[in-house]
Amino acid sequence: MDEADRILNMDFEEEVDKILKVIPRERNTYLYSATMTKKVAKLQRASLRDPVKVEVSSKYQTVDKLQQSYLFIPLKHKDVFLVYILNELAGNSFMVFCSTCANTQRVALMLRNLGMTAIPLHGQLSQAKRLGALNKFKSKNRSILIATDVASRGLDIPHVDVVINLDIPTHSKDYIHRVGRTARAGRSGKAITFVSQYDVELYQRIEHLIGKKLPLYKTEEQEVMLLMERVTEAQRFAKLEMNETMGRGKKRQNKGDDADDTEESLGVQKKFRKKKKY
Ligand SMILES: Nc1ncnc2c1ncn2[C@@H]1O[C@H](COP(=O)(O)OP(=O)(O)OP(=O)(O)O)[C@@H](O)[C@H]1O
Repeated sequence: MDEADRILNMDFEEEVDKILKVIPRERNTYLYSATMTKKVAKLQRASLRDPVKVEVSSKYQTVDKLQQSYLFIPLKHKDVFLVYILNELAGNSFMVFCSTCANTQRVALMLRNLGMTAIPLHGQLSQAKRLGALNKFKSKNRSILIATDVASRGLDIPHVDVVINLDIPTHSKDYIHRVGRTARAGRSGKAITFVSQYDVELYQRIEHLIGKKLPLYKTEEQEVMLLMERVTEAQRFAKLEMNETMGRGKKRQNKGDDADDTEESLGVQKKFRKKKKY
């Protein structure tokens, strides 16, 4: 079981039970994770006999070539700081993590309104669309992947240079997995975590978990604020597009079709751009 601590969570109860029923009782079971659980109740679900534990480290560690930092900003300024950093580090490949499917979609739309090649990946997209998004990012057709924690584990995309935690992970172990999407196999990478006035406790838990105090990511606030007007405009269009897409999604769901994604809602975007002229 890869990412075993996650798979042994009760939200996968049905699937794991189904699999355990059909595989041989006599077997070797290997459990892997960067954040293996110590909870006996969870491990019991894997029906282990004479278990042996092998660990690289007894504490949760991130790799040395990963440059980690944080940004302490008011919640309302998250988007404008994101745009500033994406501009500042342009030319790199980014994974930006959000806490909800809706925010993932919104941020992707906003960035696209600013001319950036962003693509969303979240659990409300069909498997085909998730794979499509992933392939576009993998083939460097898109340089910014905006994702929920559906992309925080297991993805091996060597060219990811920067991981941005736009929304701080609520489970601090997810931090380890998210930032592990960069600086893989000896490469270097950056991880920047946005901390708002509401996230201080969660952030302290992360620092405690990794056993490190991280430096502040330095920004020129005056320069950041110069972007405010453009970002506000892009946010406004993103909101309109979201409303429009949700309306269409509902109509489609009634017809039994898939929910829409950002790529398709570009048509809506064009429509708004046309309207803007009048
Ligand atoms: N011994 C090795 N030498 C060089 N490269 C390696 C070696 N082992 C693995 N790699 C490469 O490192 C990358 C990461 O490997 P892999 O995806 O197996 O890691 P992982 O521990 O499962 O990561 P995670 O669970 O965080 O997704 C892959 O591209 C793989 O080809």
